[in-house]
Amino acid sequence: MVRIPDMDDFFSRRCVWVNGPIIVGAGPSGLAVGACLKEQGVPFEILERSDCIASLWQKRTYDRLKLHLPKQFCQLPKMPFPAHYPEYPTRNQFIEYLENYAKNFDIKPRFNQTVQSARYDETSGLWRVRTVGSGCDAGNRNAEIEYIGRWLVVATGENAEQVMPDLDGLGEFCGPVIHVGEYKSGERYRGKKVIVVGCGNSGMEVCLDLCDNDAFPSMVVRDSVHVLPREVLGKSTFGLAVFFMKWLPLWMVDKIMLILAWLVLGNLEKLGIKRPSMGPLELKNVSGRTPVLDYGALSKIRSGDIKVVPGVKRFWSKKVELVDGRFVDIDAVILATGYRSNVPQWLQETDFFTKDGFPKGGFPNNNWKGKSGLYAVGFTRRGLSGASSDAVKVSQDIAKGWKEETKQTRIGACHRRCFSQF
Ligand SMILES: Cc1cc2nc3c(=O)[nH]c(=O)nc-3n(C[C@H](O)[C@H](O)[C@H](O)COP(=O)(O)OP(=O)(O)OC[C@H]3O[C@@H](n4cnc5c(N)ncnc54)[C@H](O)[C@@H]3O)c2cc1C
Ligand SMILES: NC(=O)C1=CN([C@@H]2O[C@H](COP(=O)(O)OP(=O)(O)OC[C@H]3O[C@@H](n4cnc5c(N)ncnc54)[C@H](OP(=O)(O)O)[C@@H]3O)[C@@H](O)[C@H]2O)C=CC1
Ligand SMILES: O=C(O)C(=O)Cc1c[nH]c2ccccc12
Repeated sequence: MVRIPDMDDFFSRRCVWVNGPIIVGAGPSGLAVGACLKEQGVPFEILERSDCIASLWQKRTYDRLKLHLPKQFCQLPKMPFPAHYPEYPTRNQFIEYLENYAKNFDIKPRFNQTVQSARYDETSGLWRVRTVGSGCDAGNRNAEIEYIGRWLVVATGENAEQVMPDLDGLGEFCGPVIHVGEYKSGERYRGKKVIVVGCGNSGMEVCLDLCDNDAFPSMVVRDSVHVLPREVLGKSTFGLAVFFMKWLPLWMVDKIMLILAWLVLGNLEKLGIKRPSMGPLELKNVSGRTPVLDYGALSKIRSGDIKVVPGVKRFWSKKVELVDGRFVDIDAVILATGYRSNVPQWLQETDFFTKDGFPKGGFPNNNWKGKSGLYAVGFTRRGLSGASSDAVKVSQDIAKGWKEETKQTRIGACHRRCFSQF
């Protein structure tokens, strides 16, 4: 028998028509669009590769994590955090909030559906989104489904994949190597010398956690980093920045932030931490690099419990060679080297998204809507508040289009019924 690959494909893949938007990702962004669409009466499907909502928060964050911005900057549209939650909710509280959010708006994503490709079919004017079944469900694993619909919402996030840099000699290193996304707590590192590569919010807090578990962390600061106090005189630094931004230009707010940081934290150069020449908020806007909001790591650096080391030259079986020529003995490596978007891996489109998987246009007006029913939520480099703002705009726009189309379909159906009577 001659097998025609295309025909095989045709018969083995199930097709599902979605009467409304297809949303990829059931993190805070996907849930927020879902909730706003529910309120407008627009049906949708959410496709999620994992077996739960908010998989980043449930599966790839460490135990001691808390939101580092006050709760009013992290809540999703249409449902505030419970009043009894603290100013900085814990990871578990945030997950509980998201679970209740999904329940409250009756959002039921299709789990274990990894989107492998999505393309716009010019002829039909429809998006064709292909998934493959993942997870432990033997019946579903590897099963392919094609979802077809008029709108596509990309909500896979800025942190979809872990960045694993290709570090010289790392393969020869004898001890455990993990990305911070797999780190839960410092318990298994008790008494061990650990090198933490990266000094963002993750790297800093993991070093602190290692200290609290009697491990000996060295943190790699290969370049420069902005560290700000999380609070100034009991007020959130981020909250102060948002407040000042209402009246002052960004560069001036940045200057204020740096003066406050200097007053509270002192000069960090002595600790081996250089500041970038661009201000913290401008740098966040331009490059996405988030300033570190200090939560105790700096005092451990001052006390010498966390050692700051320069870039890594190469790894050896039991030690690391630094760019300044020093060798440091180590038992374990934690890569706190950040995350990246995975959109270019699956979305066959280059007009709206860059090759780094971010929308080309800038926040707040040009980052959420592409052509032909394509939308993005959660790529603003402004955390959860940016995702919420996108979700409101995207759902309103889709609802307008959906209502228009269903009205036309109803008129069409009515015409057909009327004519069929003759
Ligand atoms: C450790 C950490 C702490 C943070 N803390 C804060 C904070 O305190 N405040 C703040 O404002 N922001 C914070 N952020 C920023 C963070 O981006 C948001 O909190 C939030 O998770 C973003 O939501 P999202 O839905 O856009 O992305 P995600 O939460 O990453 O959700 C995306 C979902 O898409 C799914 N997905 C990805 N690819 C596919 C695919 N191909 N097919 C199907 N599904 C797919 C993923 O499994 C995931 O469930 C933090 C980020 C990290 C990493
Ligand atoms: N709620 C909270 O408390 C927390 C929030 N977060 C958020 O999660 C997001 C991700 O944070 P995080 O995981 O820290 O990632 P980041 O992208 O913020 O930081 C990555 C770090 O790794 C460094 N790095 C990357 N590659 C290398 C390399 N090859 N050699 C040496 N260093 C390297 C970067 O240095 P360089 O800058 O030089 O490129 C940077 O210091 C951020 O938005 C952050 O704010 C994270 C943890 C806690
Ligand atoms: O924690 C994050 O990743 C965020 O994106 C939150 C955030 C948005 N804008 C900021 C500016 C300073 C510090 C954190 C953030």
